[in-house]
Amino acid sequence: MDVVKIALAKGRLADDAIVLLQKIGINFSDYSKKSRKLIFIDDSKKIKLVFVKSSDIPVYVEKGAVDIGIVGKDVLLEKQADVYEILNLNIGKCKICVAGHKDYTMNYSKKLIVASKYPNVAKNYFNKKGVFTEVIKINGSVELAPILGLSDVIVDIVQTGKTLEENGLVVKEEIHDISARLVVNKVSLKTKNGNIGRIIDGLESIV
Ligand SMILES: Nc1ncnc2c1ncn2[C@@H]1O[C@H](COP(=O)(O)OP(=O)(O)OP(=O)(O)O)[C@@H](O)[C@H]1O
Ligand SMILES: O=P(O)(O)OC[C@H]1O[C@H](OP(=O)(O)OP(=O)(O)O)[C@H](O)[C@@H]1O
Repeated sequence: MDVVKIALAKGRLADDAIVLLQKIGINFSDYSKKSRKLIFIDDSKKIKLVFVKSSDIPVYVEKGAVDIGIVGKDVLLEKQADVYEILNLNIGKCKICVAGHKDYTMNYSKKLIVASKYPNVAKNYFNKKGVFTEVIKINGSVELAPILGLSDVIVDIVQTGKTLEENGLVVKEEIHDISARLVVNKVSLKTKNGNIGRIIDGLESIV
């Protein structure tokens, strides 16, 4: 039988995703967080776990380099890949929000400068509202942008709200609820249906 390849990112979702896979009998005994290895095979030798940068997962799945991806909805909204989004795994829950300095009042009557790791999400959101924006792509520590005057607001992930609070920012608008999704390559779903179907059914029964 063909080996099924699952892409996952090292980082926040990894531990919870591995626990979900364990719950449906897929165990990676040789996996260790400290390892620099990028591919692990499960104990039954039928499934490979491939560690990919989170923002690269949609393209790996779309192109069929892996069959399945476990990835945040934020990444899917940003990348718009041609994949099947099959399941909400209900892990990695957070929100993607517009945030700004607590004293800043949203002003749609002039150009809004937005900094974000999610430029497409930001553009789509403000375009739909008919707001004229300039979006600046930032790769991390996004909260700094309004503090240092790089932007009026940010579009970023908020979970506990601690990062915003400790930096004097507040949520101005909520854009989308986020959680991890199971995505599947369109061809793989047909050609490896038995194996992939079992993984989907198993996960569906526990999430
Ligand atoms: N603070 C958070 N709390 C909960 N979930 C989060 C939080 N930040 C991000 N996430 C979710 O977890 C996913 C993985 O986040 P993680 O921080 O591990 O990776 P990343 O920031 O996308 O990757 P990288 O560190 O390589 O840029 C995100 O895509 C999002 O769906
Ligand atoms: O609401 P909170 O629970 O405080 O979580 C939100 C923070 O988590 C994420 O950052 P991350 O830790 O991934 O850092 P980076 O984006 O700066 O790399 C996100 O970009 C926020 O900064």
